[in-house]
Amino acid sequence: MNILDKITADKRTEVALRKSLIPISQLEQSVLFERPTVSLTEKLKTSNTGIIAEHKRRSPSKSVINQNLNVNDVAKGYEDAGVCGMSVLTDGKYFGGSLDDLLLARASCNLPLLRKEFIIDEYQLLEAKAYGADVILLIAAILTRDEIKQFSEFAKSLHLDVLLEVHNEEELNKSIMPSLDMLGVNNRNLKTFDVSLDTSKSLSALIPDDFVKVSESGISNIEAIKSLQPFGYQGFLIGENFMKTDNAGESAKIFIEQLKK
Ligand SMILES: O=P(O)(O)OC[C@@H](O)[C@@H](O)c1c[nH]c2ccccc12
Repeated sequence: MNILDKITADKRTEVALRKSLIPISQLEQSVLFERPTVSLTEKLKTSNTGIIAEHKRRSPSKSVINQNLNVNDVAKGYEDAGVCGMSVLTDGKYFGGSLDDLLLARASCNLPLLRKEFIIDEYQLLEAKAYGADVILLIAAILTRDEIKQFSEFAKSLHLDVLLEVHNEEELNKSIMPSLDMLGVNNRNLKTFDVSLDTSKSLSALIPDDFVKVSESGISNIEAIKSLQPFGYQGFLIGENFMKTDNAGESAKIFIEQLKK
């Protein structure tokens, strides 16, 4: 079993337990359920930097990245730095995150927030909304076309933006549909952890222009962004490069200042 299958199998067990613990009616009572969401897609369209900065403590590929930062400070720091949006890993077992991280980020900033999660059930979209997200991630590698359609349409009904993530042509062809807002190309293969920006470059021409293109993972310098922009990318998802430092917000700030020059 590859790691992605393992994560997905564990996620099914986890979601079944969560459902038994907190009924949907309770999620819908969250005050955040009434909150007007902010569109990351629209922000990226008009931004000249396009940085989406991530909160990530650890990952299966790198184990520990940074366990010492506090999510409130990171969210405020990213907002001060002028990022377009923040991604918050909510998976506990493999990434050391939680829905409480999302809630604390929501309490600390007004940025559009992406719930970075392995979504396999509509229930997780209601959780995303109840804990303050504006955007959800759907990973083509773990979903059928019918599931992508069902989950993205349900997300839209909750006024959440949808970022669909692909890693190859087959996943892309399976996924294109009008209920998606952004197409993300993950430069990291989630099955082998190999990283190459060429993945974004080679898939870009196959992504229809009606979607905002986002390049994800392995971006560690300004040159990488400059090399991706000519391929039509307007969003850049960066985690480790900021999170591995003592002050993620400050690192993002310096990065964005350099990018603007
Ligand atoms: O830390 P990096 O290499 O900058 O990557 C960030 C982000 O792209 C990565 O965390 C990610 C992209 N897609 C995912 C899906 C699940 C978990 C994590 C991810």
